[in-house]
Amino acid sequence: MTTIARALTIAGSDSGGGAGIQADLKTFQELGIFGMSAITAITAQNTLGVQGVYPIDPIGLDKQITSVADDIGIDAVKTGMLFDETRIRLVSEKIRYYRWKNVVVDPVMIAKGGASLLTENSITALINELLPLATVATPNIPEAEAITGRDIKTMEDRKRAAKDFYDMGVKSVVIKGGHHTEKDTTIDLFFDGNTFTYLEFPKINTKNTHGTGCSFASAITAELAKGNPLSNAIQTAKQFIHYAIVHSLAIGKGHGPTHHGAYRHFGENMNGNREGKIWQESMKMK
Ligand SMILES: Nc1ncnc2c1ncn2[C@@H]1O[C@H](COP(=O)(O)OP(=O)(O)O)[C@@H](O)[C@H]1O
Ligand SMILES: Cc1ncc(COP(=O)(O)O)c(N)n1
Repeated sequence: MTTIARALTIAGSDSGGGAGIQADLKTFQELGIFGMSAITAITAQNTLGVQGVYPIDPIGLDKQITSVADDIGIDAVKTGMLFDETRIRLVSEKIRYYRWKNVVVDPVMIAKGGASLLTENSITALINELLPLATVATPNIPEAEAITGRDIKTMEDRKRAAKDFYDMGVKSVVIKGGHHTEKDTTIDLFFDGNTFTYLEFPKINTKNTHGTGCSFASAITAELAKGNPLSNAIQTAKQFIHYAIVHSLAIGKGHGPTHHGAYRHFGENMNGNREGKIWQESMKMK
């Protein structure tokens, strides 16, 4: 008998295959775990943007989660696009009911092309209901700004925002650096309440970054599902997304997707953190 780690993604469907549920399931498969899905909304989407958003009835969302949780079982869960307050509350209730421990919350708000994937009045429910259940939250910089109400320009701002998340009851946070303007590198900042971990990797000059955030969060989820410690899960996810962006796919007329198979195909001979620098600093702030 083969046993396998199982993970559930609760997110939106991206018909273009680069982000959302599709990116999550591809990532789970590549990292060797069994993936399941509960779809919150269907998007008509491609590399040029989002052409339509069609939310799934909350009863249908509830049933999808119950069906897989009651039968198959879940070692880790990831949330992505949740669309609105009703679905945030429903998903939070399910996480509490099943007492899931490995919970990765990617607080998806806006697609790269600017389309809104979360209604504006949902942030309070996200902060009060869902974020306190997260093992780790993975906001990008605009999402971290919306949640903390802080302008994030410098690394010091980012550290303060990370601490704000912790003070809101979020166990740990990775503030992703893809939107920042460091010239040659991107720095993701991980904070667990005690230590800041910086993951500094070369910036890749490409427009094909559709789905980077979803894939990064689902790679963390896959590693947690296998029982790996959070800091290792984050480092593996960083390597995974790095290779996926290096080998990203120039398909479609706009922002192409990342290559989920790249880590397996090309990352095999890598040697530890060869591609990036990872360092730590214990918490002290001005
Ligand atoms: N051009 C890039 N070069 C290297 N890494 C990138 C690049 N763009 C994004 N990343 C990485 O991809 C992951 C997702 O980041 P980000 O783009 O900030 O999130 P989101 O997709 O949620 O907006 C992070 O690990 C980030 O550092
Ligand atoms: C259904 C869905 N969910 C999430 C994203 C965000 O994608 P990204 O990872 O590029 O921020 C998206 N474009 N579509």
